[in-house]
Amino acid sequence: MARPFTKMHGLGNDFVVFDARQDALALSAAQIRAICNRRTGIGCDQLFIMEPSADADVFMRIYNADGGEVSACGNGARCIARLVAETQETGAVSIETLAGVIEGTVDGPGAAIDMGVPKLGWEDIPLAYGMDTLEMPVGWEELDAPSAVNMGNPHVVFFVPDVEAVPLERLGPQIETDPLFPERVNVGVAQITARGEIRLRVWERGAGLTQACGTGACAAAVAAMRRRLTERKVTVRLPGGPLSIEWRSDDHVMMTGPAEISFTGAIAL
Ligand SMILES: N[C@H](CCC[C@H](N)C(=O)O)C(=O)O
Repeated sequence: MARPFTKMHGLGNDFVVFDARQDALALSAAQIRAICNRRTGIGCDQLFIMEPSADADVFMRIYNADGGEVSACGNGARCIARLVAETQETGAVSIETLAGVIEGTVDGPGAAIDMGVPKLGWEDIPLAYGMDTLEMPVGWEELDAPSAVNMGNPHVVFFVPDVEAVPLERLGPQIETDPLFPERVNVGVAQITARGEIRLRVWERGAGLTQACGTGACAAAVAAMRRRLTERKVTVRLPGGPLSIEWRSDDHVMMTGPAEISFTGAIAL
């Protein structure tokens, strides 16, 4: 029986979304990998299943293209919020994830999401052993002294003079799977181009190089602000386009950006 889906993206970070709020759907890791495969499947960075929630408008189940279930996806949260807002009067949406409930407001083809409070302790990233997470005493070739931030998922952020000069397709997987990161890690390389602007490229855990990474943009902004490199509100320019990130005085991180519907379809499962 063919199952309907919606293909969506946030700045080119793309998703296949199934709505299981009325009829349950469980997928194996092998099925998820097949659907996400860009040659033999629909093709996407992440796959979401919308499920009922007792504590929010929807439960967002999040899978990376490698089939692994994870707890946060910023660009994806904006897309899920848009789908939920279309089935209700108000633009205010709450989304439950494995990392907790996040809230946002949909405005036309975009959304502003409160991504919550960043976690900065080494145990919260998590790291395999204790160290300062602002300038970590570690390095991989020309990438060294990163910051680590958990935005519901683990990120390590390196500050570099030129993001384009970094061989991220080679160093990304090495760092992603280093034993220092017991849950693996999303790897960002960030370049401060102005007091209010960061250029960012991300090697995503379980997905590889993506056009954009919402939680990665939040992590890079928080790391830059901790280092006093930028203001508390910045534009993060990713290969797929810009996100607006604000680390508010109440410690919550607001992320604002687009949420696009590419097409709908149905797939035999
Ligand atoms: N690869 C990430 C999940 C997706 C994050 C990214 N797509 C975003 O927009 O935040 C992880 O394993 O934590």
